[in-house]
Amino acid sequence: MDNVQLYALATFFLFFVLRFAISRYRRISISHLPGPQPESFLLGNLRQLFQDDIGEEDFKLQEMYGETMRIKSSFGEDNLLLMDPKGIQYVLGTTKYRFAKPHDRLITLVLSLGKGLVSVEGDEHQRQRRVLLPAFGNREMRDLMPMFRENIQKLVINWKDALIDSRDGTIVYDVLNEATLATLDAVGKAAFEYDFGILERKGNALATSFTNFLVEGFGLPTNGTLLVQHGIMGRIPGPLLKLATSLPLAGIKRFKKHGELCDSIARELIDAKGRALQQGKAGRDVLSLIVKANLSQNERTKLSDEELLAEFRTIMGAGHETTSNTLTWVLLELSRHPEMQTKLRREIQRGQAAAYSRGQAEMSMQDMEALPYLGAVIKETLRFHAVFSHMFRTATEDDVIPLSRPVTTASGRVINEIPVPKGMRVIVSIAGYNRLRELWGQDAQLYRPERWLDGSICKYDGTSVGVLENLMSFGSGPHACIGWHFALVQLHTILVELISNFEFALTDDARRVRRVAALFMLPMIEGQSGRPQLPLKISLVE
Ligand code: HEM
Repeated sequence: MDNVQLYALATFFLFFVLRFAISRYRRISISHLPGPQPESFLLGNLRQLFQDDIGEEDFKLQEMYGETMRIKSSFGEDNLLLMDPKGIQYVLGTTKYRFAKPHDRLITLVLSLGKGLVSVEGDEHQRQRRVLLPAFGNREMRDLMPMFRENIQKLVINWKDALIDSRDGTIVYDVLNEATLATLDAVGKAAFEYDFGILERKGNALATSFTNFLVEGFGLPTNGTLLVQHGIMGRIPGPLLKLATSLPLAGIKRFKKHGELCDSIARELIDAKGRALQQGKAGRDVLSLIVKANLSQNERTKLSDEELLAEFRTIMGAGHETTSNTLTWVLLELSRHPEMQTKLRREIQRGQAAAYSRGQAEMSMQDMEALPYLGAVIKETLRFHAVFSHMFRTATEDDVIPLSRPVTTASGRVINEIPVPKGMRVIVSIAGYNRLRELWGQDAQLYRPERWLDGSICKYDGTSVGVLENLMSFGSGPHACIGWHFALVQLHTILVELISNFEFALTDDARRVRRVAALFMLPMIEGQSGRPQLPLKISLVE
């Protein structure tokens, strides 16, 4: 390289550095907001937020700074941390796609799940959602209940067999693993009429590929992954980052191999559904409904073949580990609180006895929904252990976020709304919101299902977020969980079968469980590296 080229390159570089510095200097700042001191320049407050027991830092910060604050991410960058109901409603709901998922997250989602519903924004997202939504209605999901029951009864038989063979009438099982296999089987059958055969202990390549998919693909939050995922990737322009997804890295290879396997199975299933529809034999599973809905769309609004394939990966991915994790946290809390477990079991047994006396062989979905304590346990677990602890959005233009509760700035000014610049990252803390005292009661930091029955949940300022009773656990706005009815029907059905048949108790390992973030929250045993797990002691109900 001669001197002229060197000068040209240096000038070019200087121009970009200057342009970056000027835009930073000119842009709206949130540095006047209250917030914690960063731990380091490289990782800011990221380590405390995402590496320690997930949610714990948010609860501490809430006590110190309220519901809206500035935190530092890597390289001294300010991010807005939001737990305020009106602020969350505005960012996730009112403004639709104005606060979009960050481009680096979208690229990672496309890589791992394809260009399906979770990985797209704006008109593309609206079009996909319009086709998928009818398949996820409350009625459609309730129709799936017998399938869920049949599925979980297989797990019950497996556990009973293992208990008969056990020496002392107890077994210790990793309930996270068991729940993940059961929900994978259930989502496969209910959503796609695809039989993984996991509960019959048949080997299945796709089931193996889904095992530890999150941890192997996204990694646990070490300093390195935090820096890459929160600091570096967001700074790489989209086209360059897309190019980087061709690098031969282990995580990327894992995603691609998984994608190819999913696509080959999805292609066969979609063809089979299409043929069945032509013969007037439409199934009731989610994919049949989607393929049918897609046929009735015009060319401009229907899903492409690539999108249909991506929806398979998306629904399988988004649908099984979320529910299995929630189920795992329910079982942990019921083991920590045996009196709650007994109370729930008695309620279920009364419900079953009433159903038998009406001549029913089993409780119907309606019967299960009429069990108040069961509903309270499920909602309290969704509140207390929201599997998505945080959601990330970027302002696509300068904006002003309204707040439920005012904030006092460094200069002592009290403000009711926060101007944010284009490009600002907003971290919505679901963990923090779900523990607001003003909403959930003074004892919001306690796991107490009774709060759903004794009127201790308040209205705050009347702002309504989320799809289920003001809970943020299923998200909010255009990207809110499409499968929340599916999840609730499944959770009711599984819990009725498990709690009426088995007693759950803590093991020494389960007493040391931590909540770890790997895309979403997973249980890990303190002092043990490796895979997430929750070993519980299981025995038969007397
Ligand atoms: C307890 C179980 C579940 C929880 C806690 C949960 C939570 C969530 C949350 C918080 C979001 C929003 C993510 C965001 O805005 O970035 C979401 C989206 C989504 N969920 Fe769920 N989910 C659960 C079960 C399910 C099930 C069973 C399915 C499907 C069978 C499903 C499918 C989806 C899909 C496809 C999206 C993307 C929606 C969109 O972007 O329009 N989820 N879920």
